[in-house]
Amino acid sequence: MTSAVRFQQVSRHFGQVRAVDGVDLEIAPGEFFAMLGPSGSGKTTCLRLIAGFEQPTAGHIQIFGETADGVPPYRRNVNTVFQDYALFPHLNILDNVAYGLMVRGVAKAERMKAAADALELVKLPGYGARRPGQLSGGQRQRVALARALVNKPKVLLLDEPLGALDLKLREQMQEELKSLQRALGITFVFVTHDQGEALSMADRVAVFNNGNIVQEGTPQDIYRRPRTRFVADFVGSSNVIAPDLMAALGGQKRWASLRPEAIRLAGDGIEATVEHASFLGAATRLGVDLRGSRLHVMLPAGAPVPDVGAGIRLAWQPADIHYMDDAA
Ligand SMILES: Nc1ncnc2c1ncn2[C@@H]1O[C@H](COP(=O)(O)OP(=O)(O)OP(=O)(O)O)[C@@H](O)[C@H]1O
Repeated sequence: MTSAVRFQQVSRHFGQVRAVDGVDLEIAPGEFFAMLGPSGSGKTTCLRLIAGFEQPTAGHIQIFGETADGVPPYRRNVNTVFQDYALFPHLNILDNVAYGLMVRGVAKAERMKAAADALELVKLPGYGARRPGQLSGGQRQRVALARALVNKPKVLLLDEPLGALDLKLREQMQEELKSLQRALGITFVFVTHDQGEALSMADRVAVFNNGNIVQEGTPQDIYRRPRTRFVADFVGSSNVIAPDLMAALGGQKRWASLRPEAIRLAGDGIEATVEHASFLGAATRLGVDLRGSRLHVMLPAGAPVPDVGAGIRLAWQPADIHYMDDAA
């Protein structure tokens, strides 16, 4: 099958800065693909390479089987939704949404109809006459989305599109984006540094560090089987256990990860001391000291919560220990 987006050993260096460094990547048609990583890890540069705002210093990019080498952004069938929305303040909403069609010379009646349909799609029918300044942040975000979707792109690029929204609106938009993507069947490539957002929305996640993809897989894979300490630390609230402690606990002398919800309190378990307890609503998270290392334990709602300072005993299934590469 032809990939929607394909990177072959793609690099983008800025002088000494290796923003993207030899990345191989395949994104399937219709996939919701998240690029996740800390600030400066190269995600946005990858997105700009797909959009055509940057050119690779080495390697090749294909979009739906066709080379993107030398192809300008407006001929790529790709649209971008930016974090700051980039709406024109002096144009009303309908004209903002219709802008791309106007530039392409689509007749007025046709582009107004298409813009109205796109506003309907993002649940803003009837807002066409307003200016961007008369909308809330969440509504502006939807307009930015409508403005990209009206061009019927084959690939939609989203650069931290929910970053400016408060938590509740963010969660609501996450669900809406996901259902919209499913309904339209467009390939979405989404950049975020928010682990929860990537894991909850994406079909597949690529974790970036230092201009490279350090792991790629389904959200479940990435969460349950982080390949390296970096991924375990960055992606999850997973416990990272050092080789010496693993050996002392009877395991292999290697770095391992263990999810907080896989640990339970058990009378015959390993001794630890409660140092901290946070009530999270649906669960309680304990910070415990186990032979000098801090681990987190997630207790389900309703389970008895031990006092801070109390001695407890911890147990887990051997299969829940996940060994990782030594590389950080
Ligand atoms: N035009 C440029 N000139 C020089 N360096 C650049 C340029 N664009 C990006 N960089 C550098 O490349 C690296 C990767 O940047 P990039 O924006 O891709 O990271 P990111 O993972 O998207 O980060 P963030 O989450 O902060 O947006 C950074 O070190 C950045 O400073």
